[in-house]
Amino acid sequence: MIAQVIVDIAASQTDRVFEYHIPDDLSGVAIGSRVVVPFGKRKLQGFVVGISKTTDYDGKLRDLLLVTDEQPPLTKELVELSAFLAKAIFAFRISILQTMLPRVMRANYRKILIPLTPEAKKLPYFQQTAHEVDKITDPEELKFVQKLLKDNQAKIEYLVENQAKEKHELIYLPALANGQYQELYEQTRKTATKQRALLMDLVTARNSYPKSGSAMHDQGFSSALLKAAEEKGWIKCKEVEVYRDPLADVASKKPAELKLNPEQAKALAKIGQAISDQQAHPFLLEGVTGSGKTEVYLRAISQALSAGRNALMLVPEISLTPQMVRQVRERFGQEVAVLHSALSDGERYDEWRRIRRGEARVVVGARSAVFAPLENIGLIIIDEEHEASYKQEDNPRYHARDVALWRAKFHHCPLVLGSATPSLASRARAQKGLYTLLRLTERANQHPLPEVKIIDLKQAAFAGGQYDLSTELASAIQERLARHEQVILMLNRRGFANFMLCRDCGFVLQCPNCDLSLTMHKAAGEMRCHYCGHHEPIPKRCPNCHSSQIRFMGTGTQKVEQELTELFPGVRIIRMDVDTTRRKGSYKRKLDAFGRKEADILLGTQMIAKGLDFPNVTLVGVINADTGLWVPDYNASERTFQLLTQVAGRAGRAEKKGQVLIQTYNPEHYAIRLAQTQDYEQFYRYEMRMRHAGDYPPYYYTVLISVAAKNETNAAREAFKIRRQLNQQLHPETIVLGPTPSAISRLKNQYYYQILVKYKKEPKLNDLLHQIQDAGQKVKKYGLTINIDNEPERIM
Ligand SMILES: Nc1ncnc2c1ncn2[C@@H]1O[C@H](COP(=O)(O)OP(=O)(O)OP(=O)(O)O)[C@@H](O)[C@H]1O
Ligand SMILES: [Zn+2]
Ligand SMILES: [Zn+2]
Repeated sequence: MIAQVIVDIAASQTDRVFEYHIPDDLSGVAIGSRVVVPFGKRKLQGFVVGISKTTDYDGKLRDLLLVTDEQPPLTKELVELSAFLAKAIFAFRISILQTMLPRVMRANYRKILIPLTPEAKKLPYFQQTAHEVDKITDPEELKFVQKLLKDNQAKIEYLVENQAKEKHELIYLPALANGQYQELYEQTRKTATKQRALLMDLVTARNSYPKSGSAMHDQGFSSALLKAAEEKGWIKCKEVEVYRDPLADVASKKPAELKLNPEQAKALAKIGQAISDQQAHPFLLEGVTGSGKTEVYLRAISQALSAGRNALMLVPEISLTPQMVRQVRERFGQEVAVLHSALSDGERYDEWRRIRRGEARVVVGARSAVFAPLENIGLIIIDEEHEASYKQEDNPRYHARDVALWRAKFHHCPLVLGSATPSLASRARAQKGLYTLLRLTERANQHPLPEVKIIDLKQAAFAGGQYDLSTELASAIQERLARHEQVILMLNRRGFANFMLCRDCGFVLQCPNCDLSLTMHKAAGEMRCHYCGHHEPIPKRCPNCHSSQIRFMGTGTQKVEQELTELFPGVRIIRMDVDTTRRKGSYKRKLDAFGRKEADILLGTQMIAKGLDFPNVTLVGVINADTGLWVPDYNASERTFQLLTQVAGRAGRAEKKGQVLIQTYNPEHYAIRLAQTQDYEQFYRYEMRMRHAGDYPPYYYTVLISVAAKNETNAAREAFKIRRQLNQQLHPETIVLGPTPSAISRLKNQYYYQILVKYKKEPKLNDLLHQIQDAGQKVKKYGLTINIDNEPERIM
């Protein structure tokens, strides 16, 4: 038998199947197995993606060396998915296979120097520990080693190490029948109190065995006592694997008996029908903030489980929504596994294995959990489906939503995309009937949406010297402090510090061709459009009103925190940004503290906008709504609208009425006006018109091709060559923009040029791009790298 293997080198020359003979003692190998294979004179980790009886290869195939795991880590489904994705997103298949698995399952390679001849073996050099060739830095030593190798005195042994480690624990079980313990108890001296206590425990608490070593110790049974008991044949001791459980502290809870409102009930019925009919149908659940989408998800999961199937639920970077994870765990207990980046490697590996072994039936996780090795899936949910974080920014550049669509088809199960502010792409698909639109138009508990007020910063008076807080926002905060209610303040960090804004008239400098803001390149002294390549000098005065009060936008949470403490002495603030939440678990700790009312104000970046449900929050303030509006991306308005609507939704979720104040220099902008009324549907219609007029998605599909090189001319030349190729082979209606230097045109001393292709129908494009990519790999020796991003979230 022959195994088809994808080996662990991400390069175009090795991005294909290699064949190996399966020796008799490894006949347990299966599709999805992780293996070690010889490759040249090295050894590599690989994955079996196919098994066949015959081969076209004339020579003698080499043998597989090892099958790493008892159970193949990848299911057949995932192997198939990897083939599909590799083609769709221009990634190496090995990169995708590795993305599907926990990081610890990547191999660790070591090159060890081994003496060959008897003389060499006697050398003092080999009397010490093993020498790792790659770690030798001393030039003298290197010379010495090279000579040994040249003279065949030593050789290099290649090791492929499995980094995945299981955690083990001792457990104790009774070895005798109940009656025998009774007898032993009576025979044992009264003074041997510990022994008698153990025997008594074995009689009276027999049902609680097997017990872990730590449980025994907690009961006062020492290791010495247990050892003696084992020797006497009273008990047996076994080493078993234990899971590291990231949610060990969450207790199961009976769900509160909520009666679904009619809209929720209707949505659930539709989804439930698709679960029982095993229909691979996507739903878009568009529900205003606080409309009870979570309850619909949880009940749908329940239905899938009752139907004997499993459920997969994605949430945006989970550590950011601890409240959601808790709820799922409370409802479904031990059947829930979580996967996200804040887990330790060990926890992640264990959760992953519980899923692979079929011990977890509900998986909640962030983006990469879309590859969870869950079988028999009956429902997939993506919460906050509009979130950009569902798209991976570097290779392999997959979008979790597209992967979920593929898996839903494979398993014949519904996919539920939920959001208060769906992505335009999904909403447009619902419009076309590709997805079924389900709407929740009111808050579940009948409380009104909060009242939103816009503060025009061009007219406003400022409370402090920093120009961050208007007097109106400051006095609203003061009121809440006096009433012991809580405040959430958000500082928008998107598009930070690099566009021009006039403080007098609110003008933002934009590209004359693209209606996108220009980005400042200080070093070059230029404002540039990253879409079409337009550039002009950095202005000294406002081009609109000639005021000299222009600013290059940017402010930080620390600065705002300082201003708050000056204005409200004694105020308790919890600050959340990338700096204060870097440590593991600190995000959750801070939120918990805020929930316990240990602070008056939660001040943070967009990371606080989503999913939080704090009943005592009655005021939400947005310090700067504008910054996100002018980032040079076609979806800047969409992102701004989503962010403002989401953050507004954090106010007044319980009994107390909520208020939202949005500070902006652009009160007339439609994204801000419509966020004020929290009217997603109207925003959708308006934004679709804008996209149509500008030939942007979802009216067009997009692909971004970027070329990087150490030498700027080489990058540009290759980019222009690609553009010519595209122009020759694509339809005339297809729009090819660029090449233009990327926003960060130089990164780690590489220059970047990019081309954007916008098309409606180009059946040949995927193949053409694969050709371009392969050709690009051949010129890699000139230091060129070509990256292709299908449906980029950012085109900066
Ligand atoms: N049928 C119901 N009756 C009463 N209360 C409900 C009902 N359904 C949900 N709720 C409550 O309404 C609140 C908001 O629900 P939930 O957090 O699910 O909203 P959501 O739609 O996910 O909001 P967001 O998009 O803002 O995260 C929760 O406290 C939830 O317990
Ligand atoms: Zn432009
Ligand atoms: Zn101006």
